[in-house]
Amino acid sequence: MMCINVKSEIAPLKKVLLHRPGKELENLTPDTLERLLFDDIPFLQVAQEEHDEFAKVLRENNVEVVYLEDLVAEVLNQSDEIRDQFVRQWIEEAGIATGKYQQKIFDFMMRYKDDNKALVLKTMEGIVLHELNYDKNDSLVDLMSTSSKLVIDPMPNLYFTRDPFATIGCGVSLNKMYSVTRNRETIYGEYIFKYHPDYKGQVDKYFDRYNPFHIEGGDILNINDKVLAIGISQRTEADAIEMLAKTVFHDQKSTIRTILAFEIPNTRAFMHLDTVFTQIDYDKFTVHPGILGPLVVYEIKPGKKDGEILVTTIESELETLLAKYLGLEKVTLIKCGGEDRIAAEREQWNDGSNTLCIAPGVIITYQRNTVTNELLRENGLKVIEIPSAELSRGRGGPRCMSMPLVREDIA
Ligand SMILES: NC(=[NH2+])NCCC[C@H](N)C(=O)O
Repeated sequence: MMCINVKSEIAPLKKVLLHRPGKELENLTPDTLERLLFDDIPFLQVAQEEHDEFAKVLRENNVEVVYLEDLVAEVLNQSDEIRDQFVRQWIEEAGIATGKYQQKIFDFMMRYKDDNKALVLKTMEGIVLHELNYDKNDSLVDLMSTSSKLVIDPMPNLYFTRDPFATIGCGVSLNKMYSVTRNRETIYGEYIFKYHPDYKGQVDKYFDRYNPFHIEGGDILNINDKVLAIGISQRTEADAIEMLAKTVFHDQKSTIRTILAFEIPNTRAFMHLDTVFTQIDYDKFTVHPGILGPLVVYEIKPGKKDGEILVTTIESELETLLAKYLGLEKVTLIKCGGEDRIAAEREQWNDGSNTLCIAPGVIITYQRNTVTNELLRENGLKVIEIPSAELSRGRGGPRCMSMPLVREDIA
């Protein structure tokens, strides 16, 4: 089996990447919430307990769980040069512009040099000015904005491992993110795919974090080995989808021949396609009723010449369209919140349609979305609930909190 193999949303999940939320959440303050894309400050201890429960449920279902922080530490363990280069890149991308301050922070980080996992966690957590033991006459204080005591911002969204890179077949899209705060998260993926012994030289890259247009993993859905669905959303630009389509179609190893681009409303509640739409069984999907009316879908196919694409607008109901591309007679769309508009909006806000499918018909959901969970059970799904009081404050559910590395192939 390849080190990366994800050709559907539903085939039995074998290996998944998570990040256990850490002290980066404790560096959130009311003033930074909006910029750092949070709506509230989670209670870290409980968020970690909930997240451990998520990992436990995955392991109980025969899924191998690997953590982002461990993979990156394994990369850094390989040589001091890689470690130093990583730390310097992280400092630069955090916006520390002058040589003097770059060196000061580099020296500070070297206190973790004998424990690369601690070093990686510290890069995620960020640095508060008082930690640097600064001298009052030093100009560091001037350099930093007075409104914030953070010298380097935390990366609180890292537990949403779905977004910074996305697995497509046996390759990855290493994403350029929509926001400044999340763009730094893709450094970890860059190092894993460049240097980690399990991945280096083995994974085709379909998109690069240095590309000019943004795209995020929450918008990328593997329908099957031939069809990919991508949201055109707040987070993903049409230009990025074109770039990705050209590299995917050009890649000899990729079997993808169609990309369906779903235009979804550009709002925070619907930030990614997977917040309104996920596949949960061979012929079943959860959807947020809010997207059912105005949805426009484009079909992208390889053009006659290499590097060309052909695009057409598809006018058909979502059900008919999905059935056609899946080669089925019919599919069932299960509405988040059912027919109750308020329940639909409330539960979509708490990621009621952001389910992680770990085998056909077996899904992990947030416990708090009681109306949707009940409906899913009535439709014959096996629903495994996880606690979610704190995790949900980051506006992402079980699908957002996981990046599948290996799934079985669909029979
Ligand atoms: N795949 C997803 N839906 N991810 C949700 C990410 C939530 C995160 N707070 C953000 O705004 O980016």
